[in-house]
Parts: sequence; C-alpha cells; structure tokens
Amino acid sequence: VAWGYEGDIGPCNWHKYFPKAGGKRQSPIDIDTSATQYDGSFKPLRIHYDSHMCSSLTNNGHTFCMSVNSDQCNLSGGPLEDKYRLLQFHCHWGSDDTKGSEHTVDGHQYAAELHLVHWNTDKFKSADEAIEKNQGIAVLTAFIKAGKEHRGWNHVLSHFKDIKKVQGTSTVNEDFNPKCLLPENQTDYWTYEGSLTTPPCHESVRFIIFKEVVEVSSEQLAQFRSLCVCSSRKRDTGEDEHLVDNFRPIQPLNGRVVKASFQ
Ligand SMILES: C[C@@H](NC(=O)c1ccc(Cl)c(S(N)(=O)=O)c1)c1ccccc1O
Ligand SMILES: [Zn+2]
Repeated sequence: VAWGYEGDIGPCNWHKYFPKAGGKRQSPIDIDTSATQYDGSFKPLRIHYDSHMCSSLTNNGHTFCMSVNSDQCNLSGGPLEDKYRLLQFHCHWGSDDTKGSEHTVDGHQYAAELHLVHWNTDKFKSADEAIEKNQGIAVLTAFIKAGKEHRGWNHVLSHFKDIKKVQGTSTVNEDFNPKCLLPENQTDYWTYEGSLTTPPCHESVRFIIFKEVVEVSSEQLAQFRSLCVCSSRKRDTGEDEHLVDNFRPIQPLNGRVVKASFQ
C-alpha cells in the first residue's frame, strides 16, 4: 500500500492500512529532558563495525537506504541484553535546516536524523523475523544540524547522483565505516522502547539516541534534498518532486520513561 508524508496517504491515515501505527508505544517522541531517568546499570555501548563491508545505496522513495551485508558489524552493551547486527542506515530530513529530525529534545527539532538499524541475532534467525518482534530491532540515532562540513558524509553523498531517481541503486564498495557518521561522545545517550517510524510501524524498536549533535554543512543537507520522490509523477511545471520532510510527527509517550546513560 502506498504511504507518504503528506495528504491522504500521510501519517494521520497510516493506521488505516497499518494498524500498529495506532499502537501504544509508537515513535518518534519528544525527549523531555526534565523527565528522563538516569540508569547507572548500563554497561558501555559496544559498536564494532568493520569497513570492508560491501553495501548498496538505494532511493526507496521514502529515504536513501544504505544496506549493509556484513556479519562483522555488531552492536551490544548499553541497555541491550543481546547482540545486534547492522542491517541498514538511512536518514530523515526537512525542506529547510529548521526541521527534519523525527525525535525532538525539549521540543527542539533538528535539521535531520540518522538511523542505524540493527536486528537481534541472538533471538532471531532473520531481520524479517526480528523486525516484527519485541526486542527485535535496535536503532542508533544521531541528530544532525547545519554547521561545518562533515567529510565522512561525502562518501555517501558522492553516490547520490546515481540514486537521484526512485529505485536508483548504487553499489558502494569503497572502504566506508558508518561509525564515522556517529558523534564523538558515544557514552551519553537517551534510550526508550518504541516502533518503526515508518509503516508498518512494528513496536519492536529499542532507540538509543546520542546526546551530542553531529554537524554537516548546509550544502550537504541540500544534497539530501536533491533526491526525487518518483520520476513518474512530475509536477505540472515538469520539474521533479524532491523527497523532503520525510519525518513522522511526534507520538504520545503513554507513560513510557526515557532512560539516560548520564546524569
Ligand atoms: C522507509 C523505509 N523504512 C525502513 O526501512 C525502516 C526499517 C526499520 C526501521 Cl527501525 C526504520 S526507523 N525509521 O524506525 O529507523 C525504518 C521503508 C521503505 C519501504 C517500505 C517500508 C519501509 O519501512
Ligand atoms: Zn528512520
């Protein structure tokens, strides 16, 4: 079923075709820093990615998605009880630098948000199984704001011309380690239990959201916006429709508590 971020197929109607979108533990949420609870029991987060992973970059009409097929990119520790493997990473962004992130912090929205999606290899046999199950998915999340240029992002953006159109795919073989896209401080983060922020909105996700914000240049952010939604549907002026504002609105917390790894 076609879904999107505006009009009749937008987030307010997702629940009609994807019933879980109306659930009690949906994402994204606003992080009210005065209500977070410090949890001193978290072990150090262990993020072990190798860079010799062949991966492909695709424009799926909703975002760009760098899929990873390396069994050496693993995540464990922190709030996680099991070992998780990197499946893909993608971003959400806005039509200008004042909006674009899905989660907000004390009501503040950032220009973009990076999601590194991992699946639980201790409990499940495949990502397709894990994506529907509680504790199946862990997403490392970093906020992005406009500032100085980020050289690591250029490795990804350099492939965007190949995926400008929907279903465009480019193979990325160069030595690229997505760990370079994360902030330096990987000990301070918030974490809570939520859902996929896109249909089918399975309530299977543990979000781990770094407090430190990553900077990229405004020109790099503009490159995110250069992706096209679909080559077929041209606007009456004949120009491409760009993929922007692909962020879901804030969802009710419903009594969930956001834990903090720091005081
Ligand atoms: C947009 C893209 N979504 C994902 O691939 C996705 C998968 C897992 C997670 Cl955990 C997230 S998220 N945003 O919560 O981190 C997003 C998508 C494209 C096409 C069809 C369905 C579909 O879901
Ligand atoms: Zn996402």
